[in-house]
Amino acid sequence: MSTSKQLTGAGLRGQIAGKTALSTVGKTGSGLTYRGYDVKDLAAKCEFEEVAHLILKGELPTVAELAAYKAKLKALRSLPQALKEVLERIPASAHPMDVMRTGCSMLGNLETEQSFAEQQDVTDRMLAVFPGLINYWYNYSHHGKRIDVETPADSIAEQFLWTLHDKKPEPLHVTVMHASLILYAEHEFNASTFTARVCASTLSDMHSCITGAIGSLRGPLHGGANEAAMELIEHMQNPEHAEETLLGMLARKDKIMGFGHAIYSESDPRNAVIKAWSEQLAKANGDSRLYDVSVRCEAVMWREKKLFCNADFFHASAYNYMGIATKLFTPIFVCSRLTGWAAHVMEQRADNRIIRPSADYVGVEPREVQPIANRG
Ligand SMILES: CC(=O)SCCNC(=O)CCNC(=O)[C@H](O)C(C)(C)COP(=O)(O)OP(=O)(O)OC[C@H]1O[C@@H](n2cnc3c(N)ncnc32)[C@H](O)[C@@H]1OP(=O)(O)O
Ligand SMILES: O=C([O-])CC(=O)C(=O)O
Repeated sequence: MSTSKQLTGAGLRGQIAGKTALSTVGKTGSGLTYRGYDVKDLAAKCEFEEVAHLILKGELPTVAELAAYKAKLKALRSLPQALKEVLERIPASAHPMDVMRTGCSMLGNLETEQSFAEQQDVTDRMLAVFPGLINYWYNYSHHGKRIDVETPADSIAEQFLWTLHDKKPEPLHVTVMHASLILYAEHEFNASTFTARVCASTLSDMHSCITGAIGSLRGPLHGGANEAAMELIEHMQNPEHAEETLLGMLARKDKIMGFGHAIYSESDPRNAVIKAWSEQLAKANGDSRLYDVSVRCEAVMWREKKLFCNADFFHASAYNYMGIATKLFTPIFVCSRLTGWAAHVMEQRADNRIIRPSADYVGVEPREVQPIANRG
């Protein structure tokens, strides 16, 4: 693989840990493809369900296949009563990614994958259920409201916004949400996907693989960066304040969330797409503060550190403009990346050997156990 970034050192960087036919990341320093299609092309021309079909089933759907797939997903939205009861017991103070993790695991208890022949169906069920699952908990714990998750929404993008606000969302917001879900859907051997593949390599069930992946995505060095970026920019009053804040943080050697990438060297191709949507949402809202401060952050980080925005940075302002609470940003990532995770689990299962690397031992030399009275 030819990238201009030095892929060596700790964190298994640059090690080939397996094969995939699902995506390429940073092959030319900045590109991203899903099964051969450029992510920018997909985000401009497709709905999320078309891309989910591509990733999970191998090809973009025909008109008839898309209609059938969307109808299937729509029919799978209901939440089992026992799952609702569990969600109602999780406090408002919980981290929504912990809610996703518990919700996914509980679903696995109620609707356990009995054999790998069920892998597409259990994945489709999770795709259909996850937006309603997190928003059922959110509305119940924060507003004391039991929402109806079986909405007339036409897509997963619309379902997320509909169940969040408990009403039909604006068409522009649904369009942006489709693009966002497409951008986040798949990314080769990133930390959460690798977690899912390690779990799959033990021949575990799909819900366990996805539950583990959710735990890995939660961290601020991975999916949690979009929330951390929002917490940063929300305090910036204008571009000058943004510049001053960032220069102070860089002087203190703070990490700036939403910048940099383990694989890309020049730019993250998803940034231009979500940045353009953020600008459009700012105009539609008649309030460009968050967009303007984000643009200044981008310029300062490039000028000072040659660090570029990753997919997460402009997602922060875009989601905020759509009225989405910051704590729900990373769960949206889950609703999308589930496609990539599940496809990787299927790929691992199809050509499996248990993943078990070795370690360099750096501990003490061999020694004898002393009787307890002689120690200390
Ligand atoms: C969807 C996603 O998961 S995208 C990633 C989301 N995560 C973030 O936005 C968190 C902020 N970014 C980071 O922490 C890192 O850039 C990561 C985790 C994404 C990649 O980590 P690495 O591969 O180790 O980064 P890389 O090798 O390019 O780092 C080079 C140097 O730049 C610094 N650097 C990298 N990113 C940042 C940043 N966002 N802010 C400040 N400094 C940074 C590193 O500390 C490192 O400095 P050092 O050599 O003095 O230790
Ligand atoms: O690939 C990575 O390291 C992080 C990731 O998942 C992404 O950028 O979408």
